[in-house]
Amino acid sequence: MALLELDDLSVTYRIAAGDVPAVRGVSLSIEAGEAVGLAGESGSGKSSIAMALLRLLPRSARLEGRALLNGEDVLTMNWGRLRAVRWSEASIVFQGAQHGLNPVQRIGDQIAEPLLVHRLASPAETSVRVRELLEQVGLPTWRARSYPHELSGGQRQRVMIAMALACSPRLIIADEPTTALDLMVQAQVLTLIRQLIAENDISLLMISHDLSVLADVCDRLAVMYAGRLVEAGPSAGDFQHPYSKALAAAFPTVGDPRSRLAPRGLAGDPPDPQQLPGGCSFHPRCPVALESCSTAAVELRPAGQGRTAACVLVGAGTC
Ligand SMILES: Nc1ncnc2c1ncn2[C@@H]1O[C@H](COP(=O)(O)OP(=O)(O)OP(=O)(O)O)[C@@H](O)[C@H]1O
Repeated sequence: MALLELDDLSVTYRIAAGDVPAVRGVSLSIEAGEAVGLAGESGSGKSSIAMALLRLLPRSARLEGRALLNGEDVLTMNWGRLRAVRWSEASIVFQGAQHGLNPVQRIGDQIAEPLLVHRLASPAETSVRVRELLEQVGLPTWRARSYPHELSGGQRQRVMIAMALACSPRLIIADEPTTALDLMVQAQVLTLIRQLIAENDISLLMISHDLSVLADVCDRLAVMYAGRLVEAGPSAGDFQHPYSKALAAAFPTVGDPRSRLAPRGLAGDPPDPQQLPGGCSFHPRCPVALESCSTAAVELRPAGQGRTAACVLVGAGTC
């Protein structure tokens, strides 16, 4: 049994202007100890999936499908069980740690909070665990007495990671964990995440618009477009869907000579979820679209080397 199994998950926001179908029938699984990356442009529905997994979405969001964590459906479990699952079975690291930390509470107290709330340690044991966690994320233990404003952005993100690790969860969801950081610090934080999930046998769902960042950390990658999964497969190997290829070209790997030949960026904008084009949602921007793509969308289909892609051209040798 997979540690996490999304089965036909949909998220629809109800707003005054009507329904916003943010996530449309996504199925994806993560095995124990596996790191999976979820990529896609802004607005493709990545964060809605992350938030749905811990039921952190606003009341305007309607959830459909199943999100099985260790066989239990997070979407239907009662609030008592959900509170127990948050932090201790699955925890989340958000982008921009300055917003996730309380500015008037010392770092040590913030890391201690989930341990105390979940009654996982006595106050004495908690302070030992806080020091241990600070060391694990590469911060000196005296930082426990610091306030968030006394830390750099990278150090604050390390604190968020320490909090996520505190209750020894089996799954960490990291939503754009390095986006707000400069390149040097980003590389350090990515190295830390890689090392911590390997050492602690934690599964990871990492979300980013940058495929090269995800490929650096994850075993498998999934690509979203307009709320749908358009491709999934091993990090190693070549993408098959025209959207994944364009997204990969938009974020070239440093030092890869092929990246100089690739077109930079994607033409056009992602569609408004309330006005999705007919057929394949990507067809208006697709450089290889056929006439039929504007009327018929295809489901994910085998694309070789353990990957699946939702494109009519996959397997036809022209994609
Ligand atoms: N609370 C909300 N109410 C209405 N629509 C929302 C709400 N939250 C998100 N959306 C819409 O749902 C769609 C998906 O948003 P989501 O934030 O999940 O995408 P994303 O891929 O994570 O984007 P980003 O990388 O910019 O965070 C977008 O069209 C967004 O405008």
